[in-house]
Formats: sequence, C-alpha cells, structure tokens
Amino acid sequence: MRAIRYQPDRLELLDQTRLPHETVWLTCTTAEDVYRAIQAMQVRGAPAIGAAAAFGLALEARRLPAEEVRSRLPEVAAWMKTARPTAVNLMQAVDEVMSALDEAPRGAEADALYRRAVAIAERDIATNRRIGEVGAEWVARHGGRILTHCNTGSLATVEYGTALGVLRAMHAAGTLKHVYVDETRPYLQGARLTAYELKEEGIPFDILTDSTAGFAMKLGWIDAVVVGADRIAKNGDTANKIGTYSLAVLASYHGIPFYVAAPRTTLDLSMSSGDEIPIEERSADEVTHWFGRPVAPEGATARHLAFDVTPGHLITGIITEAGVALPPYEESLTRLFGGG
Ligand SMILES: CSC[C@H]1O[C@H](OP(=O)(O)O)[C@H](O)[C@@H]1O
Repeated sequence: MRAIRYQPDRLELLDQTRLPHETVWLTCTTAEDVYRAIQAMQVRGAPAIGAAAAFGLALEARRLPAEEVRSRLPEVAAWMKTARPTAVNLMQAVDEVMSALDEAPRGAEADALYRRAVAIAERDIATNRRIGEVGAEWVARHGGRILTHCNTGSLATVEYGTALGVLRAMHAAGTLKHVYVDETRPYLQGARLTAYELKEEGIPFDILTDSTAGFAMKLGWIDAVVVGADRIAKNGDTANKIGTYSLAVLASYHGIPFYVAAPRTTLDLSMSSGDEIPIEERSADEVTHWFGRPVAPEGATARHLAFDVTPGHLITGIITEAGVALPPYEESLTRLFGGG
C-alpha cells in the first residue's frame, strides 16, 4: 500500500482524513499545497510528513523561475518546517532535500531536488523493512499478542511502516497471534487507519477504546506493546501520539515489555531529553467535534495535545534499522548512530 505517489511535476497524497470509507487522492503541485495537507493531517505520520515535505520543495523548485530558485527556496524550506512542530523527520527531510541544492548544476535544481526526494522515500522504505526484521525477531520472544497505538504503517511512512512494520514482519514469520489496536482519539488513527491496513492484509486484530488498554493488560491479553515515534531524544525520551505515555506507565505497572520502533531519522540526538521536544497543540474543535459534527455542547472548550513524551526509563527497547537500543539510551543510541 502506498499513501504517497510522486512524479517530477506532482505529488499525489492519499487523503487520510477520508479513510477508510473514501479513497480520495490529492494532487499537489506547489509547496503550499503540501504544507496545507500536512497541517490538515491529510498526510500524517512522522516519516510520511518528511517525505511529503521533501517532494513539496522539489515541486516549488520547479514552479519558481529558475533564476530565483537558489534565492527563494531557503525561505520556503524554513516555512515548510513550521507545518507541524513535533515530528523531527519533517525538519531532517527538509534539510536533506535542500542539501541537493548546493550540489545541483545551475538550471537543474528542480530535477536534483526531485531525485533527492525520491532517494529519501526509497531509503525510508528499505529502512522500514530492516526495522521490521530486527523488531520481529526481538519482540516475538515475548509472545504474539501485541498492543499498538495510533498508525505507524504504510500510511505513516511512505510504505510498510515502523511499529506496524514489526507486526507485518511478525505476521510473515508466523509469530504474530493478535493485534490490539488503540482507537487513538480524536483523529482515530488506530480505528480508521491501522484497522484499514491490517484488514487489507488479513492480519487478525481487535480495536480497543483507548481507555480499555490498561484493563486488557490486567486481563492478560497483552504480551508486548509496540508503538512508533515522532522524536526521540538522546536519553531515549520519546515523543509520540498522545496516549503513549499512559500506555507506558500501564505497561510498567503490569510488567509488560514496551517497545518503540523508529528509524534514525526520528532520532534527535541534539536534544538531551524529552523536556525540549515541542508538543503540538491542535484545535479544540478536533476534540469537541467529530470531523465537523458537534459532539460536545456548544461553547465547550477542550485542550488537544497531539503528542506526549514517554521517559526513556519506561521504554524496554528502541527498535531501529541498526539494531535494538537498550537502556542506558545515551550510550546505546550514540553507539548505534554516532553523536548527532
Ligand atoms: C511512524 S511515525 C507515526 C507517528 O505519527 C503519528 O502522529 P500523527 O498521526 O499526528 O502524524 C503518531 O505519533 C505515530 O506514532
């Protein structure tokens, strides 16, 4: 499954606000088209956001007058980084695609950025499959009944997924027994998107309301928890979808292994701890309304923190393409990926 399709002159995004009941593709031809799609969560998921932004800048390089690309694109790149604040993949991908500008022959900037964006997308897919291999072997030792949160599959990562990639690899190896999918209010990445991906592949699952997870652990349903990430600090503190922190506390209380699966591009080793990670707060309307229809009484207010930060000491291991990092993360992550 692909949620992002790319050509030199356009980027097509599967509108994730319409899934699972409608398949609507958005066609983007400018950086602004992509910026708006990221902000509206029509494309979402840390790696997918990064890849889309990279293609958005390549499109802008094609749209701008050739003689103005080098002077104007850096400003567009800085603006693109503000589309959403938490997923470090956005910032990393923008910097990576912009580095192609320095190396591009004059007059061929757009083609150079497009090639770099394609390289980012294809590398991410290969990385995801490696994370799946590493994670499947490691997590299976705990058992095959896995709880996951949000959506970390093809829809979040160009293809295959990170945490959901581990579950795909376990399913392929015959070690996955069942997936428990947190619905993940209010956007319902779990109930709408993860369920959509798992159903497509015949992987057995049940959706749980977010508030069921703790009791499911008490009932002995869960062998391990595997989630994704949007930014991981040097000490292993991990920003991820709101509700992840609660899952980690519950898993710790119940003695259940809790894993994060993420690529190098989600690590922010410049941050010493999760205290520095910017947490996106989205419109209260996304809580008080169900995709536009009012749920709460008129005038009700809400706080909508879109992410939380799980302290490294609650994380059993961080599954990456280079191996599984174990505490202490300051040492293990640096050993796997270097200083920064
Ligand atoms: C594989 S990264 C997916 C990551 O991104 C999600 O956030 P959002 O849906 O708001 O983009 C969530 O934190 C997932 O774990």
